[in-house]
Amino acid sequence: MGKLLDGINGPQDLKNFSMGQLEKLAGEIRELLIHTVSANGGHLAPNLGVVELTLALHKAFDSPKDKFIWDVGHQAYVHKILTGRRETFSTLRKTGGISGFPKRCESQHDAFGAGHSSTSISSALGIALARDISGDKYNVIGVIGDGSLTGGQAYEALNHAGHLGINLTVILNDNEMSIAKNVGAMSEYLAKMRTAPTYSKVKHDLEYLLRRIPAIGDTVAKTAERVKDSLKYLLVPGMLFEELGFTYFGPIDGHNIPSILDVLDKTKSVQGPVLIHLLTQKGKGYTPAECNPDKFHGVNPFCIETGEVIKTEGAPSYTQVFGDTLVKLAEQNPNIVAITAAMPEGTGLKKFCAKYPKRFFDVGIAEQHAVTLAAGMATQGKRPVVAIYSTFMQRGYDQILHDVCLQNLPVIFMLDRAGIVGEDGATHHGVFDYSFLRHIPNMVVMAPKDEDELQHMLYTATKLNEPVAIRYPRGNGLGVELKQEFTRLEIGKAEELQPGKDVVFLAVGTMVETCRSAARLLAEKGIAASVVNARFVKPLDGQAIRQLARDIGIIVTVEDNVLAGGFGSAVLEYINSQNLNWVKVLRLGLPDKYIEHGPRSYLLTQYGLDSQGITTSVEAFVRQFGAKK
Ligand SMILES: Cc1ncc(C[n+]2csc(CCOP(=O)(O)OP(=O)(O)O)c2C)c(N)n1
Ligand SMILES: CC(=O)[C@@H](O)[C@H](O)COP(=O)(O)O
Ligand SMILES: [Mg+2]
Repeated sequence: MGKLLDGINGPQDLKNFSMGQLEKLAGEIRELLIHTVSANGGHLAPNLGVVELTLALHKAFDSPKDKFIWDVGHQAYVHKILTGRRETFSTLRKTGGISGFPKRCESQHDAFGAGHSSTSISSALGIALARDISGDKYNVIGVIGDGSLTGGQAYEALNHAGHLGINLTVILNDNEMSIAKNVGAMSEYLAKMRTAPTYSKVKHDLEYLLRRIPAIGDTVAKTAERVKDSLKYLLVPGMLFEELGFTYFGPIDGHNIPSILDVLDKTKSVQGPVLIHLLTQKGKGYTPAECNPDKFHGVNPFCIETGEVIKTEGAPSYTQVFGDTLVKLAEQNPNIVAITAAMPEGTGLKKFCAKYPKRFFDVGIAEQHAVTLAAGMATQGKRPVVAIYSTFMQRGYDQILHDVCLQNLPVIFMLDRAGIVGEDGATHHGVFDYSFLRHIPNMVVMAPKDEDELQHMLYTATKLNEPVAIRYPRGNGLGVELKQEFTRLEIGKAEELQPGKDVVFLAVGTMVETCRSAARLLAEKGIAASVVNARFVKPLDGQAIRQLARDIGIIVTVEDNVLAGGFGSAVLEYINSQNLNWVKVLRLGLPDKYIEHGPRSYLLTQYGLDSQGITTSVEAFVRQFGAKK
């Protein structure tokens, strides 16, 4: 018998499906998800958890007229499969293939793009307001996970929507997980609601009981409407969402299609904002993912039978080296505390958490709070180490500027996943951090050339009495020896790695090693390139730059950051400030555009940041401008 899924080319194709057919389709979708993600990598567990929900949404509503907004967007694979992307689903996260996140340019069914969390209620509200201003008629449905509900922006939006009383549906997909186990008081509140009787049942039982009181029962029942508000607070823990102006439905089994369809149908006639609380299981339907939802949240290619991730041999990752170094430093310094915004594993803090649980804080998906929390701790003599991916640190920009740097507080920012991250794509590349950090007064900005230097940078940071940011890439280090003794680096001092008279590479971070390879290729072409590891984007090594300007006169800056406002710009500013106007500067880095998804090495090549690309650019530059002055 053919698969039902083969006939699904758009949401209209499932409209007449019976419940039995929808359930069969759910099974087929799960197979496709597991098969594709096992080959391409991706966010498996979140998608396995929303199969029934997505089917119900597409059955009950009419996309693209009705708008679905997926928070983070990592759980939108099923939506993609049902909205004309079934056949291209095998290209998920591949170069030129479909994105792992909703993208407006990819499909008219992707009402709003995402990748960062907690934006769905705001964007859904914006769409709903625009609809009402235009006098249009359609439904707007935001789907937010319990993890994403720990982010402050979600509350800003709930606050606004509840106040407006606008027609808007928020579906809370509660699986008790962020990437790791969800944290926080809201998460505890949701847990209480999970075990509480539903509000409507409480109301019904209450009225039934009151009517049974002889003589006065009927009268009291009439007043039940009036007193229900106070009683429901007594009987149902919380009802926070109702207090905020939402009509609450739930909790409902998020894997039961008839129940979801039933509640979606009920909410259609409700005036004002609605919140539907669904209970789902992350990883549902694939035992390895059900047992390890965190491992299968975002997973590399794996073997379907065993659930084992296909390992690529390699040096320890920068993340691991950071985590190990922090544990060692924390042994010597009891003031060191570590903070993560819902990513203890991804940022390498699991060991620290296990060893120093009282000095470890997972604040939820709350980067802004994480930064200001650290600032507060730093005022009291603690040495907070805030480990956040570069892309998510964008959320904490003002907190870094206003709460940390303005008060010159010694907070250490560890920016993992800096530069090109690969398959997650435009929403996740950490290519703006030099630009958004280096202009902030008091800030020291470093990037290690390898994993060993990362240790010494972190050690150095703990010795300073000012804010420091250290940024490093996703993935394995170079496999260099990790020195047992930490070295305190001189602040703002670059490191000359090799001499050369024709041109100098002034490179930073992972680009240093690439420049060493490029220098070898240039040598074959008769060009002698010096390689300098800048180490610091701020403060720059002015003395070294002046010297290089005098001795060589052609400087090539290389960075895996956008050129706009980045490291090369800093060097140019310095050269200009010193009137070194004879120096020829070539800046290599990323262009003024959002970089697509694809393998990291492929993208670096695409943008001329592999050794061959750098060699080609530099050879042409040197041939054009010749030797010094
Ligand atoms: C601003 C921001 N910080 C961190 C992340 C990393 N991140 C992606 S998904 C996720 C957990 C989301 O949990 P939840 O919303 O409950 O969705 P689930 O995966 O459980 O379905 C995190 C922390 C992010 N995408 N955006
Ligand atoms: C959706 C999201 O933001 C995270 O799951 C992210 O994809 C994790 O990236 P890493 O795989 O680099 O930890
Ligand atoms: Mg969750």
